[in-house]
Amino acid sequence: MNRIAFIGGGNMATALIAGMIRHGAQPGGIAVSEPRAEALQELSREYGVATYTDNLDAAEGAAILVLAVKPQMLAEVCRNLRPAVQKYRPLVISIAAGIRVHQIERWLDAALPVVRCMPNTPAMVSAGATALYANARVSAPQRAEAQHVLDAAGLTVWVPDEEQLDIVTALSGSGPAYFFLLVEALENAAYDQGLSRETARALAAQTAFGAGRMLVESGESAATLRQRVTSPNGTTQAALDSFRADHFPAIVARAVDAARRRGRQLSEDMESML
Ligand SMILES: NC(=O)C1=CN([C@@H]2O[C@H](COP(=O)(O)OP(=O)(O)OC[C@H]3O[C@@H](n4cnc5c(N)ncnc54)[C@H](O)[C@@H]3O)[C@@H](O)[C@H]2O)C=CC1
Ligand SMILES: O=C(O)[C@@H]1CCC=N1
Repeated sequence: MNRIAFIGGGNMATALIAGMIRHGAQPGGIAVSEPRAEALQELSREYGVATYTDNLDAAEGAAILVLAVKPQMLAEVCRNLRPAVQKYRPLVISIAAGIRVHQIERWLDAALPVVRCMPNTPAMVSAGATALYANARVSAPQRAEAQHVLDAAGLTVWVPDEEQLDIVTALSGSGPAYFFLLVEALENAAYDQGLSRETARALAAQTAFGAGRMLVESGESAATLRQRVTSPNGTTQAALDSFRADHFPAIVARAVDAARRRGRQLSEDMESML
């Protein structure tokens, strides 16, 4: 694999680097730049990657540049990277939520191959889900290289239309938080009804893990698996009836739409940045 530089060494960059190393990438071929000294020390100690405080130093000679800073930082970060991208013309991979390819190209002031993707935090345990979108300048080998980086984090899918990445962000990008919220609520409900905190937490987490594994490994739909738990007039039926009476599907649909619209807004908020 060609030299790859991560700009920003936070949660997602660390998850992606961990996945790459687990999948046999050479630490010497990975550079990270990040202003937080303790994060750099951790990345160097844990994974043996080359660390920098200056983004241009990390990007020096990189064939792949992964933009892993917050969306609000991206314009400034790209502008500062101009000398390196114009010299080395790397494949740019952005993981920033919302920010469009044309904005990245404008801020880098270069017509480059750009892959935008949306991973998620389960990448930390190689169980991530990532959708990718490539602009027309991305060659077939570069597409394969981008996919290789994200494959190390878990499942990958390509989407044909950049707009779909906002839906992906609302589904799988933010999605882990929705499941964590449900587990928190389940844990609290069981605790309120008399289980110890420890027992409620362990059972709620293992139930989420078991349900997730069944969904991925059984090849059956969520609806089929749900029906198999639900004995007629049994306990599950009582809970599902209560969820439906409280309009659970509509609650979820509204939340997903709010996340999708926020992705669009993040991009529009940054549109004035030259
Ligand atoms: N956390 C998540 O679940 C997901 C996040 N994303 C996207 O990934 C990107 C990063 O998110 P996280 O890793 O969660 O955030 P984070 O805050 O953990 O990481 C961002 C890192 O960038 C560093 N940074 C700040 N200014 C910088 C600069 N000028 N140059 C270089 N590094 C700088 C920060 O110190 C921080 O460590 C965001 O754009 C987000 O939209 C995408 C998918 C999922
Ligand atoms: O909340 C966010 O904006 C990022 C993008 C997807 C997950 N976390």
